[in-house]
Amino acid sequence: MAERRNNNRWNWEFGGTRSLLPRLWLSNHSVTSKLQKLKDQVKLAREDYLELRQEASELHEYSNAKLERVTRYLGVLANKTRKLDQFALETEARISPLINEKRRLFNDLLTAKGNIKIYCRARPLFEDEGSSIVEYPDDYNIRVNTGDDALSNPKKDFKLDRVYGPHVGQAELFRDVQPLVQSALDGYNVSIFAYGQTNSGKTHTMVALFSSFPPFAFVCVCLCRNVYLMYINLYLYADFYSSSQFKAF
Ligand SMILES: Nc1ncnc2c1ncn2[C@@H]1O[C@H](COP(=O)(O)OP(=O)(O)OP(=O)(O)O)[C@@H](O)[C@H]1O
Repeated sequence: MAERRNNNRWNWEFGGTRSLLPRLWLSNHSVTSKLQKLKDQVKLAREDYLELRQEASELHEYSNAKLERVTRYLGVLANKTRKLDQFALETEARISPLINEKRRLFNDLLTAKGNIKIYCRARPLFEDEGSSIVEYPDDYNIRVNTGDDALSNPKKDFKLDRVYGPHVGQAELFRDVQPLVQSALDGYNVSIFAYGQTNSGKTHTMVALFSSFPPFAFVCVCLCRNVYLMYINLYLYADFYSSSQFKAF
């Protein structure tokens, strides 16, 4: 019995060892292969790292070289800019008297063309104003029908520096005023004022003239003292005298 028991025990141990060995061998094998894989990966990572380090060092060298070139180039540019600034200053000093002379001549030209210019503008009639008694034979004459049948020719012609009919817009009007604006910007005194019966379009012409041209809006600022002072003066004057003036017309 005792021998059988021993045999059983041995068998049991032997059986256990027999099943354990392959398992150990298998796990040992998989650990070895995993280790090998890890070693391969580490090797690859190390190669990548070395490659990247090489690239980084090359990039560093490249960027340093570029930076050096750019710095040198900036130095050259700064030098050129200094020279150009100097040249611009010298040129300005040379042409400044010429510009002043040109301004003076331009102003003289305007003065020679006529120191005082009278432009006439007629606005379109409103519906309740009936038919027009005014005709526009050309750009310089306005013909008014006086309605006086006692006269052999009841139509009277008035010659002005320029006549703008109701069809003429702000842009065309401004084109003619522009040289005066230029002269004002050149530093010469210019006055523009509107005169006419109430509701005849003075504000429309004077205010919209400048405000409807954004590039020239600043002109309004330059001229506003002259324009508005004269405008206000004349506005009062026109209101006061409008009836007698229009009778004379
Ligand atoms: N060229 C024009 N084209 C179209 N509408 C115009 C023109 N001129 C004036 N008007 C119109 O006629 C009306 C009267 O114009 P505005 O107010 O400029 O007259 P005014 O002479 O300044 O009048 P007041 O002396 O009473 O101030 C406004 O409604 C304006 O929009």
